[in-house]
Order: sequence, then structure tokens, then C-alpha cells
Amino acid sequence: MENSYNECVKKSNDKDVSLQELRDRLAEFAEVRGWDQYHSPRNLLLALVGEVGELSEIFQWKGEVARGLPNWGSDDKEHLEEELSDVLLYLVRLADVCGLDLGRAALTKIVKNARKYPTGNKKSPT
Ligand SMILES: Nc1ccn([C@H]2C[C@H](O)[C@@H](COP(=O)(O)OP(=O)(O)OP(=O)(O)O)O2)c(=O)n1
Repeated sequence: MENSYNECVKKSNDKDVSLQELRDRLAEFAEVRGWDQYHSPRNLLLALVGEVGELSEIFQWKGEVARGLPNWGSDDKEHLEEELSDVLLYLVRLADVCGLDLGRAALTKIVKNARKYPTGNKKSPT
């Protein structure tokens, strides 16, 4: 187990991690634990929202935070990495159990966003 974890971390240092890889690893993670039955769209959505709450708590009451987090310690940054990952992982899993290709959908959405917000307008849309 520890070996496969280390192998996974080592591999991820060598290349970009794809959404497909995350999707497949999450599917395997759920299957070998017999958790597939619990990974319904609704359950995953609730789990995702819970993790967004945990992510929000990290920023709660801190006031504005500078980009790059120059004043944060390594423990706080690691905590942030973990909560961001939980959000990403539940999102990827949710898209998968809904039968959607999240990477393709996100690229398509970027194209739609670019059409909706043409370049040359520096003002924020809101
Ligand atoms: N039924 C489950 C439970 C967990 N996970 C995975 C996805 C998340 O990445 C992580 C979430 O685990 P926890 O529920 O233990 O949440 P935290 O890691 O945030 O722990 P805590 O809430 O104690 O801070 O585990 C999963 O896929 N399916």
C-alpha cells in the first residue's frame, strides 16, 4: 500500500497528472473498498460541498490573502493542498459517475466563456 502510494507520488512528480488518471484511480479506490454503492451522484455532491466548506474554513477570518501565500507556513500550505485535492477528487468522481467527460466539458466551457467575454474589455463582468 505504502509502496503504491510512493510510486504514485513519484510518478506524479515526473509528468502532468491528467483528469483521466484521477478518474481511474478514484474508480479503483472505490471499487476495492466496496464503496461504489455509496458513490451516487447525490452523495458525491454532498461530499463535495462538505469539502468546499472545509476549504473555506482555511480562509475564514484571515482577511485578504496575498497571491502565492508568502506568509503561510508549510503546514498551512499542505492543509490547503489537501482540501483543494478533496474538492477536485469529489468533483472528478461526480462527473465520472454521471458519465461525463469533465476535461472535454471544461475545455468547451472555456471556449464558450471566451465568446461571451471577448478580449479588449478590461472591466470585470460583474
Ligand atoms: N466514501 C468516501 C470517503 C472518502 N473518499 C475520499 C475522497 C476524499 O479525497 C477523501 C475524503 O476523506 P474524509 O471524508 O476522511 O475527509 P478528510 O480527508 O477531509 O478528513 P477530515 O474530514 O477528517 O478532515 O477520501 C471517498 O472517495 N469516498
